[in-house]
Amino acid sequence: MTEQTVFHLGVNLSDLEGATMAIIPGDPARVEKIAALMDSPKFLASHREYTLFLGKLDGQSVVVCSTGIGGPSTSIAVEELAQLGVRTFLRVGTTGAIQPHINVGDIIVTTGSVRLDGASLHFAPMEFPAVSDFDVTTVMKQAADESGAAVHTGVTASSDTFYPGQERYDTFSGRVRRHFQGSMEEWQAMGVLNFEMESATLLTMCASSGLKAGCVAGVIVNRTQKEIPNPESMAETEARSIKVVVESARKLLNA
Ligand SMILES: O=P(O)(O)O[C@H]1O[C@H](CO)[C@@H](O)[C@H]1O
Ligand SMILES: O=c1cc[nH]c(=O)[nH]1
Repeated sequence: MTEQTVFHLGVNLSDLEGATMAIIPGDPARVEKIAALMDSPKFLASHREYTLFLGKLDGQSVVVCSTGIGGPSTSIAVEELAQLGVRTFLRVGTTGAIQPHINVGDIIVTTGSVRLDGASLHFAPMEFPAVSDFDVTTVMKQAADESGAAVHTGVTASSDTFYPGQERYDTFSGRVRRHFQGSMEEWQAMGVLNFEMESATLLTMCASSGLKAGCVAGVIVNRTQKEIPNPESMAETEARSIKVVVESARKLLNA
């Protein structure tokens, strides 16, 4: 562990006040909203896509740090937080469901991810599973159930790209590589629940490095119905998933 300021996050060991748990949303704007649900929220730093706050839950420090979008920036956040003593990572994100029975506003708890990323290969070969930590997942499921939302647990497809990798044709070119054409239908047939962009890297990196990680996400769009989310329901869903992740952190700290 280092008293030096780490390379990208702009914080050092003392700043984290002994935190061993991090809540990691993709969006920097979500960080303060998460910290606001904790005691004594405190701004730590903001560089590039990384905004950090520290808060207390039942007297214990928890750091909140955005990862930005995608695996490479997520791997940097996780690495540098781990250098500073963090051992448990709770991702909270937004997601697009791909199963028709999943509704906007529902919560998805990822048990494992399809590795449609590149960064996870820098930590473990493709044969290694992008699997969530069992204890973290169990607690996330409990907290999500208690929130009153409809909750789905299962496999997430985690892609480096938002457009071709998630088979979106509503682009300027309308072009999706042959490799990904029909991929959404194939994931659906395999029972995959949703698309997002960080869990493959996060879960592979943590599972192969002695770190614990889990991923909870609020459904902001259902790809079997439409492509663009509604901003109002999106804010509501974000607020719900934030409450679930903070409650998950509290439960894990008190376990
Ligand atoms: O809302 P966040 O946490 O950023 O998560 C999802 O939203 C982004 C894409 O819009 C990707 O980061 C995806 O994983
Ligand atoms: O469809 C979606 C929605 C949010 N995030 C994603 O990566 N995909």
